[in-house]
Amino acid sequence: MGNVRRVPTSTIEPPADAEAPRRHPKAPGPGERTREHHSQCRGCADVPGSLRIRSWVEDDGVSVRSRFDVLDEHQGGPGLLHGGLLMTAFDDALGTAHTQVVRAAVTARMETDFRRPVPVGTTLWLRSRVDAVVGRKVYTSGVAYLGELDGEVAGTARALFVKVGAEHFLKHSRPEDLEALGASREVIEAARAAP
Ligand SMILES: CCCCCCCCCCCCCC(=O)SCCNC(=O)CCNC(=O)[C@H](O)C(C)(C)COP(=O)(O)OP(=O)(O)OC[C@H]1O[C@@H](n2cnc3c(N)ncnc32)[C@H](O)[C@@H]1OP(=O)(O)O
Repeated sequence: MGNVRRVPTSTIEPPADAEAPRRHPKAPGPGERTREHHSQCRGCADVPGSLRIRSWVEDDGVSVRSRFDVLDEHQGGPGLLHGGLLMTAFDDALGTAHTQVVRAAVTARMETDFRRPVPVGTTLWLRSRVDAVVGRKVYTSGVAYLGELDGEVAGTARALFVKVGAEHFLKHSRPEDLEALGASREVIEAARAAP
């Protein structure tokens, strides 16, 4: 692999002295269903090709529990959940937990441990939380359980999200998708012209 450039990676361990996260005042409260990331999100929106993950806020107002029904279309090995789709489920669930605390952030790094195979027909339950917020960095972690909350552990994950503003999407999303969200062409062009 002589000509493959190694990209350095850094830790996603939250600092020990970081403050406990607090619920964003506009986030849903305990027991409420969380909002989808976006109407076309392949994790949580009700659209073809989505995992249709549904999440609810826990009593602490910060953590979430999520449900993912594993179907035929989610197979990797015969009759078993594809590993990349378990990562997608974690990305969505951890990305929902972060919206309880900050407005918008994107996944910068994620680590997943695959502990047990997940048969098609299983309901996976995930618990996800924000462990710490330090500046723009949002440290999250989660556990996926087979069949019931706190049952047998199928996998665990940790992810670092980095807070972004609207300009992240104004610069990088397709203009037609931004216009569908109500952004004018002038606003999109101004964001793209900015350094
Ligand atoms: C119009 C509005 C629409 C709104 C729609 C809302 C929808 C919401 C959608 C939700 C979707 C759900 C989820 C999805 O699907 S998100 C989709 C998948 N994720 C992405 O596409 C993100 C792509 N990456 C980026 O855009 C940039 O790299 C980001 C923004 C992440 C950082 O680039 P930026 O130039 O901004 O910042 P920075 O480089 O100064 O880094 C800042 C700090 O972070 C640290 N760091 C960075 N990377 C890593 C790493 N890999 N490991 C460890 N640490 C890392 C870095 O060292 C630094 O720390 P420090 O040195 O300060 O201590």
